[in-house]
Amino acid sequence: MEDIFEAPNVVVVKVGSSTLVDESGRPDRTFIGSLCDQAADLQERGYHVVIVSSGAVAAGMERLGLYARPTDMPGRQACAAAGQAALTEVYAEQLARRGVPCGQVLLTRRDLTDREGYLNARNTLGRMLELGAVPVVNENDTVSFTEINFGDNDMLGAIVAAMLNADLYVILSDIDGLYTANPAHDPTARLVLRVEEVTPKISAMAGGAGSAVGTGGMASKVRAARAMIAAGVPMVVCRGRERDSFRRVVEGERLGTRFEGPAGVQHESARKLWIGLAEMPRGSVLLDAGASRAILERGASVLPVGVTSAEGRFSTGDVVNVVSAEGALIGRGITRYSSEDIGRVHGLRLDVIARFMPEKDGQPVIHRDELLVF
Ligand SMILES: Nc1ncnc2c1ncn2[C@@H]1O[C@H](COP(=O)(O)OP(=O)(O)O)[C@@H](O)[C@H]1O
Ligand SMILES: N[C@@H](CCC(=O)OP(=O)(O)O)C(=O)O
Repeated sequence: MEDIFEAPNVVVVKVGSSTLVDESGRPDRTFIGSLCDQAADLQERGYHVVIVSSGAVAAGMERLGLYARPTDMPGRQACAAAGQAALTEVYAEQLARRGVPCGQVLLTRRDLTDREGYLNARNTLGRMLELGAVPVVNENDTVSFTEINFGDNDMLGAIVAAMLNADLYVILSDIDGLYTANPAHDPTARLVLRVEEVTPKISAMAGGAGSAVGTGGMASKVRAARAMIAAGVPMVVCRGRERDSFRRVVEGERLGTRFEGPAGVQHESARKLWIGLAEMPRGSVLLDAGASRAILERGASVLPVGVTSAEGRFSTGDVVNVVSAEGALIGRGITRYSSEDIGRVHGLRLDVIARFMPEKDGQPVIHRDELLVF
């Protein structure tokens, strides 16, 4: 059997709620049918396709006769349960039309936080692809809650793409791609064709969701793009309802916005990506301006001297967020100091710390080999 992790042509496609449901809120059979046809066509051409599908909550609202998205967690989870069943029926039926088996994969961040769980999910997805099935992935919303969720499916898709070492990650949205500003508010906004680096200027262009059912907006797609550039997986955001857009992008047509780092740049190791993307942060370390620059510009380790404080309670070895002086999340890594330790050492040089904590002699807060910078 082919080794999927060595195989070229693994593509992950993520579809947003606003594209998946029709005006009445039902899973849109015609659109899902077309997506499944594109996946089957690509499979015939030697590609392996993973679909990351949102839409469970939106479809569940229709099934349960609700007119507005519930604001409480059990309400949303009940919708997700009903809607996920409705969605899977449609995917299974539409893929079966083309003789392609489909498999439902529901994940929470918790499933991927321990290395074993992560590798297990990776092996299962890999085996499904080797067996010719199309995994249809969503967050397991019925058991997921704020503290452990992926935030949105744009990031879940990025984690799956990094995990499978995919060749391309395509996000099908209700818009053509990233514009210089949200076109809903700024009629002069222009489509950005290519992004090599997610700079603060690029992040500032992207705003929140534009529809009642979408959640992350362009901002979450840009965050996912940052992770994909680190992983070395090219990512394209384009309009899902443009005819055969998924297949056309995979086959090399220039649609939407392509996020891809410059050629020849070294990519992050699989371990760093796992730390940064899958692991659940237990808290945050906040940096001063000099440390933020050193990390963003030179890929430096986080030293106690550049840390201003800690947020949350964490122990040595936990994954923590790294927050810049401006309050932006700039990375995630494994801390060698507990939150309590940080209270004692922040702002101090290593030689000073060694005098009263000899066991920390020479230890950065986060070593650069254990830090994923977004
Ligand atoms: N700079 C921008 N470029 C494009 N879209 C933007 C931008 N800023 C905000 N948006 C909004 O993001 C929306 C797409 O995200 P979202 O509503 O979450 O849809 P999806 O269901 O595809 O994830 C667009 O319809 C648009 O209203
Ligand atoms: N897991 C949720 C979707 C979350 C999400 O990211 O939605 P979207 O912004 O429409 O891609 C669901 O299936 O309803």
